[in-house]
Amino acid sequence: MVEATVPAESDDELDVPLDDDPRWECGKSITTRQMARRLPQLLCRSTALAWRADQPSVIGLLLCQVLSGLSQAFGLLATTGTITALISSGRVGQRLWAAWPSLTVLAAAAGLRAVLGIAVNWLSARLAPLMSQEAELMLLDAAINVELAAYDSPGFNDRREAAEHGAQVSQDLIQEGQDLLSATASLIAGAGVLTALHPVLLPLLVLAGLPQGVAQVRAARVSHLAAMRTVGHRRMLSVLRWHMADTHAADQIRSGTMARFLLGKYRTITDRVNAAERRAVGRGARTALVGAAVGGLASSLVWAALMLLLGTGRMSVASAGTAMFALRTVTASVQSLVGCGARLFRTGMYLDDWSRFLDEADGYRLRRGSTLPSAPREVRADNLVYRYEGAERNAVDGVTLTVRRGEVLALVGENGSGKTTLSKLLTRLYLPTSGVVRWDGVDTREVDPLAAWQRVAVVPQEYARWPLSARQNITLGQPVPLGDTAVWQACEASGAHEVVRGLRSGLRTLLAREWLGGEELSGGQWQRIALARAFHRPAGLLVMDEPTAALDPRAEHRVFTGLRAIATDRAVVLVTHRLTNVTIADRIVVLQGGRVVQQGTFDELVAVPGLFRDLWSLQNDRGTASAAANEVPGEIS
Ligand SMILES: Nc1ncnc2c1ncn2[C@@H]1O[C@H](COP(=O)(O)OP(=O)(O)OP(=O)(O)O)[C@@H](O)[C@H]1O
Repeated sequence: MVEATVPAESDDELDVPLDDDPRWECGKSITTRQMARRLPQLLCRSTALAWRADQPSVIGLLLCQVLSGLSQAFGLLATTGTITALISSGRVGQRLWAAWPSLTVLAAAAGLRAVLGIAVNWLSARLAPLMSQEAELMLLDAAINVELAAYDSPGFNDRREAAEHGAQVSQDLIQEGQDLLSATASLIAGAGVLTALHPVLLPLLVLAGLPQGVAQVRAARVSHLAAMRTVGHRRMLSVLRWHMADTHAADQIRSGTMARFLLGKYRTITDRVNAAERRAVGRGARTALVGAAVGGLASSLVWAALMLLLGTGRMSVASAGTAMFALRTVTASVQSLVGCGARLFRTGMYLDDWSRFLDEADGYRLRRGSTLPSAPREVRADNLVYRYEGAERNAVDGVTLTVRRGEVLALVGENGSGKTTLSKLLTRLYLPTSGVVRWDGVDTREVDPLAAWQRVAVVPQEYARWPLSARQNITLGQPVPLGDTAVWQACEASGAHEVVRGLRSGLRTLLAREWLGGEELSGGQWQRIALARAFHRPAGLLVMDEPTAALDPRAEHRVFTGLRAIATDRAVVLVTHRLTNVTIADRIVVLQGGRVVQQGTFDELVAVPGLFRDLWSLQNDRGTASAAANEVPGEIS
């Protein structure tokens, strides 16, 4: 059995009680009034969503609803006609004869409503999944086209997660909208009859429905707030689930004997989420109870009013009989309207998360210039500054440098000195907080981003291992004008040709063992594929961030001896901690705290005191360091 205990340590920010956690303020801020104000916009967006998903079904559903409402109204009128005819004076035969036309209308209306009900179900079942799919695609499109910096914005991922839930529940809108429409139709039909019988009955009945309506809307809001407050925790749970189930960490979980710890942590977070949800459910139930009690009292007032009207002779017995029928219909409609309204309100709040995320993502959407660049001959950075959103200091702080085609520029510095951030600025993945990056004299803000990235090749520190074929892992799904010849050339330069030749189906092999026919590569083999990816791209700027960390010496040697040839028609920026590799660079820029503290050739930099020489000495000091470590204090020879 799994034990629920977590080790005594408590160094976790997730230990903050949910209600006190300022990160979920966005959820707390949605009030019923704000929601009501946003409702028209939300309705427009939902209708547009349904319209985008399947126009014929939307038209069909609306038609069915109108017809269904009409048939309900006719049915009720026919009920009144039937009752009036049946309880009128005269012989039974005469009364039945008088009721006959109303009965026919009643039966026809019931039959029509049954058929329309089936049509509505069929159309809803067609439309609902398409709506969710459309909402999800809109979300993915929004997320994939934002500036990279958006992901560094605090809470962005939580809001995206909440929006995903909104996209999933968007399909509920159909059923809830249908229920609301049919409840409204039967309310209007019943209300017409009731008002005709006595004008005081309808307002009384609507008043009776109000307390329950308010209570249910409040309960829906409480439940939504609980979901919002736990969104970060639930995202953490899904990340933990992925780590625990996926093969990539399976060995580390075992060798690190982490199973118990991870399960305990999972359980702790789940408990916290459940507790928050239980609290919300409790509060919702209490609110509903109060609403039901007040509503029940108000309903008895309506019945009392009916009795009073009957008792004081203001209403005939026949009318009172009809009124009872109409009251039951209208009461059911009001209750159903209140229930659907509350459900719709709750779905609306989730959909609002989706809608708000689309707006937020739109604010971050890649909107830069439209100049179409050619592969840059010169990349120049002037006084570049970059600060991550919410950070207290600049990650890159006033950097000026130039790299030209045919050159290899190395960026060197200790962990966190800003090398990766700077390379992302040079490739325009980030826009500088201040300063400017120019490609051949053109400010990169004016350049079309997608066109520019086609001129860039990047080997990041953590490269994606796409569950695609070897060929697609190298071409990244881009057009391949030179066919496999170019793919193989890139493979030769990175050493990936040896890997691909060893695969069962060569370039066609799926690089994911979990799927049928797939094969798995080693870490170094994957890095060769990642390098081939970059070499294959017809780029003017090649950025390589620790490109050979996982390669064996032979493969690393191949890459660095071939780099000069690769640099003939590219500007190369190399980020590395292996200082022996930077001997190949034409220039080395040394960063510290985001600033350039030294630059020059390898020979120049090792010749002078400074950070580079310190790092170089430390890297060549393994023997001495281990000897020192083994030394026993006091035994210096
Ligand atoms: N997404 C991010 N959000 C906030 N701060 C970040 C982010 N990425 C990096 N930083 C911060 O920016 C600074 C520079 O990081 P960067 O990754 O550029 O350093 P680096 O020199 O490449 O480090 P390393 O040698 O470890 O790869 C660090 O202080 C880091 O904490």
